[in-house]
Amino acid sequence: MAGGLDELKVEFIDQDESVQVVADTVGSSGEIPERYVRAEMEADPVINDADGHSLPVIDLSRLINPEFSKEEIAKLGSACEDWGFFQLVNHGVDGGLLQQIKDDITEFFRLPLQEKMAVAIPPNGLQGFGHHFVFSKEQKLDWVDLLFLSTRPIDERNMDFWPTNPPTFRGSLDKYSLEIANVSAKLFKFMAINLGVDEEALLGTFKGQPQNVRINHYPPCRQADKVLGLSPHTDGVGMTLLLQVNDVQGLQIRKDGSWFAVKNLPGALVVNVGDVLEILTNGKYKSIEHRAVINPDKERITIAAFQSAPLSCTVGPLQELLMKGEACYKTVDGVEFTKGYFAAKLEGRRFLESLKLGV
Ligand SMILES: O=C(O)CCC(=O)C(=O)O
Ligand SMILES: [Fe+2]
Repeated sequence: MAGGLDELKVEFIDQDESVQVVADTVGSSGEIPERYVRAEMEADPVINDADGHSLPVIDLSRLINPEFSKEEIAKLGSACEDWGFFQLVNHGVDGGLLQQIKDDITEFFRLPLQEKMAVAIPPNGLQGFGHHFVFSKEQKLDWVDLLFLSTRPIDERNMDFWPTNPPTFRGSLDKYSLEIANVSAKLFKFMAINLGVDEEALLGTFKGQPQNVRINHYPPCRQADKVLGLSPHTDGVGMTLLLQVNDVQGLQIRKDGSWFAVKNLPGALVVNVGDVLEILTNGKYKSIEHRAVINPDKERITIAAFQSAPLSCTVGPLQELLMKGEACYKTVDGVEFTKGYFAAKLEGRRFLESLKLGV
């Protein structure tokens, strides 16, 4: 059996139903089951990103080019401080590979439920097809089915949960995972330069580049304003790189007290700072709350690749950044951090706030 995540037992319970099946039933009856109805959806104002350029756009080809690097690194730093999110363009991931993984994932979710259940998440497990963060039979549920897999390091993969249908799925995820790990290593390096710490400081923390992917399938819902695809949360990782599999929008991020609807530029990856990076940078970079909303007519599919800290590492503010000030967060080990994150019920920034010192 693979190590890493499989050793972490979580207290999720079985949701007992696929949201796709619920969506199909609602489609004919019009009744949304009470467990999916979210009152908060009506109250929250949403700001739209009209042209996709309000959210900072970072160009990886400029980061790499000595002529523009300095300027682009400064932009990257501001994006991580002011927004905690940015769109990454010219990231260099092969277009053919992107198309292949998109096709494979779409095909997987189109399979009959029984076939998807071949890789179902087992009791107290994390990997596989199913749901996360369900703790009780009473709580509200997210309008999403997911496939969660540990992708790196390679020797910690548990292939029992990797779909064999479509037959190209495993190969494309393997290649995609490597490409994303390489992009994130470059970003960590430029972030280190921006922070004024050793170039290897962040890469050292994310040693071995642990990576998990959460592939989200949000079925359409005619009463989309009553349900929520993914509850407000922060990501308990270093950095997340999100690929939109189809061109349906739905990601919203917390900005100055409102929800800001991200307009994903074609071909761009949406990158966000996770809790671990906020802690390492002693709060300089921000891990921002985000959520996913549902489209009334179209399914939406995304792949979030999480670049995590290894369970064996220590999560705390980087010593080099503390020369001038006090640590604002507790230092905890990777296991304690990850267990705490998964126990915190995906409630906004609650877990991260609990690690803050002096508040
Ligand atoms: O699907 C999205 O837009 C957001 C996904 C996400 O935030 C996550 O999987 O953590
Ligand atoms: Fe997320």
